[in-house]
Formats: sequence, C-alpha cells, structure tokens
Amino acid sequence: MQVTIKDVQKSFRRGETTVPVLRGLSCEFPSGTFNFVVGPSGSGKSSLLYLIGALDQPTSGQIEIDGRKISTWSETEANHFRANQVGFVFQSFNLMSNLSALDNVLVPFMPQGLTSTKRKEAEELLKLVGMGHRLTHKPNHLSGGEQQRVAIARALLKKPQLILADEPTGELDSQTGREVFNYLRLLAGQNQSTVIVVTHDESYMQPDDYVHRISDGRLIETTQVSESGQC
Ligand SMILES: Nc1ncnc2c1ncn2[C@@H]1O[C@H](COP(=O)(O)OP(=O)(O)OP(=O)(O)O)[C@@H](O)[C@H]1O
Repeated sequence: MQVTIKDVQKSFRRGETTVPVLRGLSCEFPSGTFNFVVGPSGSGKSSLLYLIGALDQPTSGQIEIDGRKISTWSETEANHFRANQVGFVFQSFNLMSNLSALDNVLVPFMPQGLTSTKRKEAEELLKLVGMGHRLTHKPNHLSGGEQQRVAIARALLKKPQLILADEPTGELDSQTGREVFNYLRLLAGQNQSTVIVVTHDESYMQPDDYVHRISDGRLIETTQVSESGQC
C-alpha cells in the first residue's frame, strides 16, 4: 500500500488561537517499505500518523492511499480502511484488562463472530511473537514488552497492508524494544505491509529503511539507511 502526502496542513484550535502543526508537508511512503518518521517533540509526527490512519482530517492538502484521495471516501470506506487495512500499534497498548492475551488479539474480530480458524491464527501469531505460553494471561500479569507483543499480534491478525506505529517501544527497555521491532519486521514482511513508525530512537533502523525527518511541520529530508547503518 502506497501512501502519498501532498502539501498537507493541519491546525488545531486552542482557545481563541489557531495553532499550525503541519505546514505544507509532502512525503512519500512506497508500498512494502519500512519507514521511520523522526523529528523534535511537537513537530507533528503523531498528528501525521493520525491523518494517514484516517482518524483525523487535514486542514488542507491531500493524503492518497494507492492513489485514492482519503478526502473523497465515504464514511463506510473510511471505516473499512481503519478496520481492515490498517494495523495501529500505539505506545499505550490499549489492551482490555479483563480479557486474556488471546482474547485481546481477537477483539477486533468479535463483532463479526469468531471462527475457529481466526482463533487458530491468533494463537499462531502469539506463538510467533514468543507468547505461546501466555495465551490465557491477563494484561496485568504481563510485562510491558509482553503487552506490546500482544498489541502487535492484535494489529497484525487482520494482515494489514499498512501498519502505523507511534513510539511502539516508548515504555520498553532497549533489549525488549529490539525484540518488539524484530517481531514487527517479521510479521510485516510476511504480509508485505508498508510500515510507518514514529520514534525518537534511531537505533532500531536497519539498512534499506526510509527515514523521513520532519521539523516545524515540514519534511526536511528523506534518506535511506545504508548497509553500514548510516542515514
Ligand atoms: N487534538 C489536538 N488538539 C490541539 N492540539 C493538538 C492536538 N493534537 C496535537 N496537538 C498539538 O500539536 C502539536 C504537535 O503534536 P504531535 O503529537 O503531532 O507532535 P509529535 O511530533 O508527535 O510530538 P512528540 O514527539 O512529543 O510526541 C503539539 O503542540 C500538540 O500539543
């Protein structure tokens, strides 16, 4: 899934004033690539992710998914996109405390009724992220890294063509963070998903990843990580 951002502006109202956050940002996320969005705090990274996920709308400019403008979608199309094509992985894992790890992964599929195939797939995904021995544990009996792995499995069960991750390792130590990224890459690779990660930590980057630097709501540069790990 290809994501194209064209001259996007986004402002928020704060009391009487309008605060510009994205100021004419243009950017390209090619299909099947692993992308990082980096930049100073407050530069608009999370706001950009919300717009790409059709969770919010730009003040002006266009966001295109596979060449189709989000702004022209009906509410039904936007809902379908969010529910079936995007996997959201955010810093707060948003797990339901009264449900087991397995049921948390299955939550997005509960409205349409669970099939035994889906249950099996959810189990397989949890095994793949090293959580096969924790299927029946509730979130408060899991570590932060384990909870994030459940959140990744939940996001990936629908085999999303697009994965949006906002500081997915923000609350994890570096070793656990590395494992979380390994699983994210493994699962994204299986579906050839386009991945867009907002992070402050550049140590998770690998050769061929794209790095988009934004500052003051604009794209400063896009680079590709070289074999030696340099941007
Ligand atoms: N819903 C909102 N209403 C008002 N202001 C908002 C809203 N969402 C974001 N902002 C403001 O927009 C600016 C950019 O926020 P954003 O979270 O996109 O930045 P960021 O680059 O992700 O920052 P950080 O790295 O600290 O998470 C901030 O000043 C924030 O307060």
